[in-house]
Amino acid sequence: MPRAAKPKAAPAKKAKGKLYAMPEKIKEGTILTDLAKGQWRIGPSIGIGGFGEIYAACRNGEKNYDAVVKCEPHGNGPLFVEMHFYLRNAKLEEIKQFQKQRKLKSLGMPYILANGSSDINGQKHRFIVMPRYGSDIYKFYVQNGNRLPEATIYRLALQMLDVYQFIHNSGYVHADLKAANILLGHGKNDNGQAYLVDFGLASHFVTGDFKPDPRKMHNGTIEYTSRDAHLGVPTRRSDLEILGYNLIEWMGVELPWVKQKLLAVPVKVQQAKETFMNDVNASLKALFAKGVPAAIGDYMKYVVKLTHNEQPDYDKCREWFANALKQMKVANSGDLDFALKPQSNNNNNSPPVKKTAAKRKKEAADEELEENADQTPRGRQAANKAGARAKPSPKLKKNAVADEDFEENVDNTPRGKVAAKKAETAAKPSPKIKKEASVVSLDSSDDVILDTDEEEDVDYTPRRKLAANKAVGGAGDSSSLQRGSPKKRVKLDTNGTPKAPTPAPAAASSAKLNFSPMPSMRGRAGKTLINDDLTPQPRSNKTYEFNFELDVSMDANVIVNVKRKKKGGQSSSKVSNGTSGTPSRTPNKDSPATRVNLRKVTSDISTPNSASRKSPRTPAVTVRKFRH
Ligand SMILES: Nc1ncnc2c1ncn2[C@@H]1O[C@H](COP(=O)(O)OP(=O)(O)OP(=O)(O)O)[C@@H](O)[C@H]1O
Repeated sequence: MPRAAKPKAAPAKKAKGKLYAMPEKIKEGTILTDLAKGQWRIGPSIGIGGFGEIYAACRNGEKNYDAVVKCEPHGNGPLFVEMHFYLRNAKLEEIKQFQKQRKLKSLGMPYILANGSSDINGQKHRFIVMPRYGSDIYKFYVQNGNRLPEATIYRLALQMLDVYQFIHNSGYVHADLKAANILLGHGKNDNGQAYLVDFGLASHFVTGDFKPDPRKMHNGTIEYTSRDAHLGVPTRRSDLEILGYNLIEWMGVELPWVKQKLLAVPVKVQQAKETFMNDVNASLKALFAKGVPAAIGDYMKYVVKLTHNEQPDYDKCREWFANALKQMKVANSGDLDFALKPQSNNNNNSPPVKKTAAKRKKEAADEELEENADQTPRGRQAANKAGARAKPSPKLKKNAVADEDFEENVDNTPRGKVAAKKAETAAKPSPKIKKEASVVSLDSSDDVILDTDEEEDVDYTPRRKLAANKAVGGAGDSSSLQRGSPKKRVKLDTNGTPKAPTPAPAAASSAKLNFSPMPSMRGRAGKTLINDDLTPQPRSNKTYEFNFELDVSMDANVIVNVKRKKKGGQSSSKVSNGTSGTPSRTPNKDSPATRVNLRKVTSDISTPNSASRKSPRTPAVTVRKFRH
């Protein structure tokens, strides 16, 4: 039987201009129970990210709020990814082991204390509990007029390289380093160590070929997104490049793509970075009028030379920064010092740029308004929203919307063209996949049990993906990996070619599966941007009806196994003209033309019925009927 949407008490509040719902507010004093039955008392809210809210918390019965709870609606991908990253790769013993090996007193690698789910105002939320850290260094950067002391920059570089080495050793990249994601330790005794937080974009780095992936293109925070990340390829060198852009900016210079006000158009930023890195020596000289800091120059030149699947030489990189500290006669120990002082060399002690964060935000919003002028109504709407957000809001660095259809952002550089071509090819499903038409909205809304061993084959890529996988039994149809984000729609035409979504006919209220290779961008300066709007514009009014069965797996990715299912001896593939009110052509008048059977696979492996066979990859799925 087809399964309808799991009824929800109330729809999640969708943040304006964002794909992910913002969490319900949790009242101070609320007790959350984690999966191991530990109880956590919620304290005051201490941070709001692009996707979730962070509260101070403590174990019930204790007084000190020395933990934090990060909470997001269950359907949100980033926290799901982050939780799994921590559970799998950041066990306290492993962190300690790494410290021991590398003889480090401390390591800026966070870990998870607990996790669970809770109904908040009738809405299911996921939460993780982590140690509480202190202030983020973005605060100091802004206080100092957009710069940090040079010695502190080198110390931060050393610490972040340690964290990178730890993460990369686990096979993952962080992909979103920025000042707002670097926190000092909590309390007076831990101000010498910075912690890299926010693993919502963590993913396996590639070890094989360099294959651009339109699904992930431009993910990250646009100022610092690496050239590989602009192409959707997670690499270790990418993390190093992201760090490099941050280091340059912390030195008090404006990155060219920031200066040129390109941030609203990811492809232009990408092109500017290509140009910058093509002759990084000259580019740096142009940026640092008083001389390029040697450590930064050596580091960036090294990053440019790395191949996409090469393991970086972390020691070599650290040596440049350690030597720079020695030259400055600054010890790499004690509290990190964020007070700007006159320095003996000229690298970053020129007068601070008198530009406040608010002013910069205003500029970014103005850029968006300019960029979006005279465009589609959607673009104009985005521009208006961006304008509204231009008002100063120091901590709430909300995403502005700068939707850019992939097609509109064609990279015309030779590398861009090749990449786009490759990406297009990579995104195409096998022609064997059959026509389908129902829209399925997937939601990671059930608890995921945290037995990482059971999930050995799971790839926690940054976003959940919808993948039409090899058909399960019977039909024998197969597809190459298809995707979409769980709340996105992806459509295949009759040949299995991705095509733009079409409006669903009102009569065919059944779920609809749309595939599209065209990502749309959301996000804004300073905020993490996730490329997962896969349905920019309806481009055809055709829909195809058929019966099929879906076996959906949910981890960081959603794997959808599509199987065509014959119904009552009738051909499973029926075509309607897709207009509103089109009657069903399915023989059974009581059922809709299109059926979506989703198997939420249980642990009962003894049941021969495929609908209840165990699949280690199927923790949870919700299908919601899509209606226009
Ligand atoms: N463990 C922690 N201790 C103290 N504060 C924290 C902690 N984790 C996060 N914060 C605060 O909350 C803010 C947002 O956290 P985080 O970046 O993890 O959220 P997010 O929703 O993933 O944000 P983003 O939009 O950057 O992806 C941080 O900048 C920081 O100020």
